[in-house]
Amino acid sequence: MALLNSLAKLKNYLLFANRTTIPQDWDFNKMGIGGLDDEFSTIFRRAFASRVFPPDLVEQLGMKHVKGMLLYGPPGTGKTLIARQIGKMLNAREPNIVNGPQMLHKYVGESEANIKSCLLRRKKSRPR
Ligand SMILES: Nc1ncnc2c1ncn2[C@@H]1O[C@H](COP(=O)(O)OP(=O)(O)OP(=O)(O)O)[C@@H](O)[C@H]1O
Repeated sequence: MALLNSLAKLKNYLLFANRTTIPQDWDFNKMGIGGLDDEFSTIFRRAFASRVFPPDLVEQLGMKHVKGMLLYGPPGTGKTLIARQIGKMLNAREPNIVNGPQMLHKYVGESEANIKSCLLRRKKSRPR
């Protein structure tokens, strides 16, 4: 019975989440972003949709929130812009933007070590 109730709740929330993939009051053009509606829509659907559910339902269903994302694509196509604007929309801390070549090292394993230390630094500076 509890499971049926959870599923009924989930169905309602999914309908809600589906209707509000991109929050209606965010105007990307006003934010100086053009042509990335599909990308933002995918990000909200895949990374933020679970956040619209109440915490008790999330726990009951064993859902895990997405805690990070990797943006990839050709240079100059708006990856940094997306990261910064999502940070602003969510009133989050400024994202830590690093350039790929900054991470690369001539010795085997050192590039991976650079990435690890960059992530650890960020994790340590996260407010608790
Ligand atoms: N869709 C867009 N709308 C408006 N400006 C954009 C868009 N895409 C990129 N720009 C602008 O182009 C410039 C480069 O974009 P950005 O730095 O976000 O690209 P990137 O994908 O992170 O590049 P790289 O891979 O080289 O780091 C920035 O000034 C950014 O504001």
